[in-house]
Amino acid sequence: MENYAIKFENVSKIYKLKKKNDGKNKSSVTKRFYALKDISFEIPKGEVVGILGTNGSGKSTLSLILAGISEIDEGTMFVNGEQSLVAINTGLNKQLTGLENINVKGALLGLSKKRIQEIVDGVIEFAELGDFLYQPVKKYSSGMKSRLGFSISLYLNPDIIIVDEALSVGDKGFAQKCLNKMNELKDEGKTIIFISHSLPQVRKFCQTAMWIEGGMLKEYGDVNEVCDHYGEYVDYYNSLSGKEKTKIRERKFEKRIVQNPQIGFWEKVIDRIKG
Ligand SMILES: Nc1ncnc2c1ncn2[C@@H]1O[C@H](COP(=O)(O)OP(=O)(O)OP(=O)(O)O)[C@@H](O)[C@H]1O
Repeated sequence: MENYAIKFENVSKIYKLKKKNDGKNKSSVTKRFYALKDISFEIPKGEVVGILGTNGSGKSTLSLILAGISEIDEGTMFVNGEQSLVAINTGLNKQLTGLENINVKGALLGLSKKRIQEIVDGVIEFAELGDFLYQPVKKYSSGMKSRLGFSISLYLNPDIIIVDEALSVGDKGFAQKCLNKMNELKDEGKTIIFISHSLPQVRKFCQTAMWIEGGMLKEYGDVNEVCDHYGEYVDYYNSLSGKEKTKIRERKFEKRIVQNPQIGFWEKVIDRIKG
């Protein structure tokens, strides 16, 4: 039996940058850049991994790929188990009510009516949304969306749980309740990928940590070692002037630009029509 939960082999994700359309350009796309570049790692089953990285480094892109929501452009991802994303906004349909969102998600996963009802009961108990469960999600505050998204994902009982900044919104009491629930899942041996800007939370909750910087994997290993190195980098970065920070950001971005991208015929046509 394979012992990994998730394995990446040379995975890259490319985004396009659009240019302002001044009417002269044939294409609306200026550049393609690597949101993630040549990432390889293997997360063992049952490991709790913290994902660290400064703004724009590629953490959310990674979480969307891990959850199967975003596709990769190069390389291969292997997933060993059912994965689910716990995030603030991702995966909720804003036009539908909270209850309808649960039913849709359950139906998409092919769950039985009985199983969906169990999830509804669990979410009602956990999310404490009261009558808001019957209101469209567009009327929710970001904290309420987080409660709903977190509860649905947890009650789906996946093998691999990806928590993307879900604890950063909502009140302290709910964040603590989520942490308690995540600790229970950790004890059950679930694989948890925890994306957070909070070093103390990552140190407390995770066994290992992965540091993504400028779209590349900088370090993956023991949580305290990676947190120490990342903390030192953040302190150094914060000691720089605004000008120096911009220079570093620009240098990092230069390294991410795709050189001579192979653009297909239809892609060019679509760009031209859109442009
Ligand atoms: N849909 C998109 N199209 C084009 N560029 C994108 C898209 N989504 C993200 N990006 C860019 O990809 C890079 C990585 O973004 P990502 O959101 O993954 O970073 P992050 O580490 O989660 O940042 P933060 O800590 O600020 O949330 C950034 O430069 C961002 O501007």
